[in-house]
Amino acid sequence: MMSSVLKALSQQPRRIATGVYVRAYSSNTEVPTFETLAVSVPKPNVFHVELNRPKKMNSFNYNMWIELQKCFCSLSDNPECRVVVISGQGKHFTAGIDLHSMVELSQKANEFEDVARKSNFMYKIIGLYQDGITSLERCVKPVLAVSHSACVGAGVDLLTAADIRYCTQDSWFQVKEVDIGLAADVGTLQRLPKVIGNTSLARELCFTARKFDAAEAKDMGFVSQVLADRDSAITHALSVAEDIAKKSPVAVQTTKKCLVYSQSRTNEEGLEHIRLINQVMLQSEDLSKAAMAQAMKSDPPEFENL
Ligand SMILES: CCC/C=C/C=C/C(=O)SCCNC(=O)CCNC(=O)[C@H](O)C(C)(C)COP(=O)(O)OP(=O)(O)OC[C@H]1O[C@@H](n2cnc3c(N)ncnc32)[C@H](O)[C@@H]1OP(=O)(O)O
Repeated sequence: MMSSVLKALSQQPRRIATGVYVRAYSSNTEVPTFETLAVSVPKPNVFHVELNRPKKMNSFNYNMWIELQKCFCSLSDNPECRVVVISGQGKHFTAGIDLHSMVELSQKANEFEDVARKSNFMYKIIGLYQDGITSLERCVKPVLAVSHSACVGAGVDLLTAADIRYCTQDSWFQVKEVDIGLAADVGTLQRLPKVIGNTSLARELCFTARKFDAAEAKDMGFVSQVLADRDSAITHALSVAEDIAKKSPVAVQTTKKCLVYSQSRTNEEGLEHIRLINQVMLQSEDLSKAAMAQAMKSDPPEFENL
């Protein structure tokens, strides 16, 4: 009796206190902890990262930009993690950059009198913020994003860096940056045209900052699927994540690396890249295990973590 209770408890997704690593799901799964992000392990090898500033509409303050980078870097390195789902707690997915922290930032920059020092400060900050978003793309594990209700400004940057996007029926999106007097600088301008494969529409959305809803997002290919509400969207994303997590991590991670590498390079460069990786990876036990199971029509094999 006691052992089944302990087993059930060990399989509960765990909420995490700030600043320490705790164990979750199984005895050897470690989960990083943050102030602005809640990380849990709801299914084997599937990590769930939630934007966790619901009272501030999950707006991105300085800490959130930094923690995003730390979180995805750590999940990328964590062999227990094979797939990541990211969503937001509370009323909206995110209201974009925290406008109060943006004012504080420009006040800090103004402490420098000289234009070169001021610019150098801003250059470093923009780099840190870019790293927060790009960490989703640099993470070698697939990242599935779930957006609900509002996704504004930096939220769109974040979604474009994810591998797969889902949203709820009540979702709307806005490349809001021009409306607050700036050119988007953390990824939307680079990634959105490629994500939707339509430069005319991408430019329209970026120049006008007009809102687009779930139906339009689906129509333009920004999201793969529209789900009824946040819970069903997260359930769906976790189920897709669970399927991916059962596959060979060698195959899945190499596929992500190759897709990301190839998105801004010629086919020739992309083909050489995968050729160099696969001259090694085709020798992995994963290939023989998976190919044998396919050939024998037997159950899919289990793979070692990578
Ligand atoms: C180097 C820079 C790199 C990055 C650049 C990124 C740029 C961007 O992200 S541009 C976009 C900036 N965001 C916005 O302009 C959004 C502003 N907010 C809204 O439009 C609405 O609040 C929203 C549609 C998100 C939600 O509307 P709702 O009616 O549901 O709630 P509100 O009553 O408006 O807001 C509730 C409280 O949240 C505060 N709040 C909302 N957004 C932000 C924000 N971005 N930053 C800080 N605080 C925010 C809002 O003031 C309310 O607070 P309170 O009055 O204290 O209850």
